Amino acid sequence: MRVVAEEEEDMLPSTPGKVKIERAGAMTRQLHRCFASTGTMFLWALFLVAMTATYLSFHSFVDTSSRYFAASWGGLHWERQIRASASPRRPPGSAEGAGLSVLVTGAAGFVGTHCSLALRKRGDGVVGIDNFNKYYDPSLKKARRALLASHGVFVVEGDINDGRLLTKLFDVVPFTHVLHLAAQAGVRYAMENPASYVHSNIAGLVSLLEACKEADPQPAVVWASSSSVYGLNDAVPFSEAHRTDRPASLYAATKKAGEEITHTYNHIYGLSVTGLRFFTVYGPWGRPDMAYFSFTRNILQGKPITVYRGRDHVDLARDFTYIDDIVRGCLASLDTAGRSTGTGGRKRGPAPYRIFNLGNTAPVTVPTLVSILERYLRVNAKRNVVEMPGNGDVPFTHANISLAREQLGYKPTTSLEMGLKKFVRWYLSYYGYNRGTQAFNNL
Ligand SMILES: O=C(O)[C@H]1O[C@H](OP(=O)(O)OP(=O)(O)OC[C@H]2O[C@@H](n3ccc(=O)[nH]c3=O)[C@H](O)[C@@H]2O)[C@H](O)[C@@H](O)[C@H]1O
Repeated sequence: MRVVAEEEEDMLPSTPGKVKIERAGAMTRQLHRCFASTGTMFLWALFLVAMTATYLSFHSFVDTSSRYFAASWGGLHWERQIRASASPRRPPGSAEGAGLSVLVTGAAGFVGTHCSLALRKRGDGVVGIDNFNKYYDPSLKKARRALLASHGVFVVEGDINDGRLLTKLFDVVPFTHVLHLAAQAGVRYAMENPASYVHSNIAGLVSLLEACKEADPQPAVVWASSSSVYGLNDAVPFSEAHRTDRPASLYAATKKAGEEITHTYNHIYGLSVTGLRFFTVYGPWGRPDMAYFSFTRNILQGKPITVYRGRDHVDLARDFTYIDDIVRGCLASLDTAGRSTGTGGRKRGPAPYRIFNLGNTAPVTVPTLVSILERYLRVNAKRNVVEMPGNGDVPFTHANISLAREQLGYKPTTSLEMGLKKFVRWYLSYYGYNRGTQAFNNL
């Protein structure tokens, strides 16, 4: 405090008469300084504006050119690949007609790969799109892409949220059908990463439907809903007429929302829509996050597996459905879809809106699934049985498939025993696990 007081005293003039003159002089000096500093500031400001402008234009140049160079799509060569892949190759005069030209979303996924191959094998044109996200091992997705490429199916690396890419694809090819399988799957992961479900299953779906509605001709859309929409429904077997307004997980809620969203596009724009409620699909090239797959891996590695159990010690059960049966259901849905009626985003008349269960109609408990795997793998599982946590799971699923049988000729033929045998054979050949070779030889 004392120091400040002494400094204040030093600033006071010694005689009062000098004050005005000295003040005037000081003011002039300050004015000079002020003008000088304003000039400098002005120069500095000019310099900064110039620097910012240079930076921004350079940045936008770098951004544009890096986007151009990094883009995984576009260009004449790319368009040629798309057209070749999309061209049907059915023999002329074939009983099945001229062939479809199908855009398969999620083509490097489990169901997407199998459906794309099946379509290609019967002579339809197929173009895939997949974002190769890291929800599970992307190397498996890349291996599936290589398999597709070896059969002449081209998969574009891109996201269904990219409207420009979708528009471009429809500009290049007048797809007759879209098989929409891209989604954020998995019931329990929805608690970890809810936003990814909204991104893919809601925003991505709308982005895709927007492109479909604008396309001329509009394609017919067949897409993957889920058995999980039945949620807390306890009337069995689950029929399409049952309640689906009580989902047990965010995953289920986004699939249910998808059914409502597709309905509006059918109603307003005349898009032909078929929603397929898949029941726990399994098989070769499957999804590593699913129980049958992760159980197999852990059993072979001698690691424990967690088996959930329902209330009152009741085992959980699923209507496990083998991939080949699902593929037949998907292809039959494409073949019977009926045309979209709109053009240029305008509806010309009513278009079909359908929903089907695609299940196996033979639920099996999770402990039984484990026992079958133990037998094929010739290794006893280290079972850790715990009460089902409140994570979105439902205690059981069981499909009524009368509607699909009647309208699609859908008839599942693969028991869980048979399907798991094929899965284990594939798993051991793909991963080449030594300890499993013994089991492989016994299949
Ligand atoms: O039909 C569908 O619509 C869904 O099917 C599939 O879901 P789910 O039927 O839940 O299959 P999945 O995870 O294999 O669990 C199977 C059973 O094992 C139990 N389970 C699971 C994991 C575990 O560690 N322990 C366990 O007991 C578990 O409690 C359950 O009882 C798809 O993943 C989903 O994307 C969606 O398509």
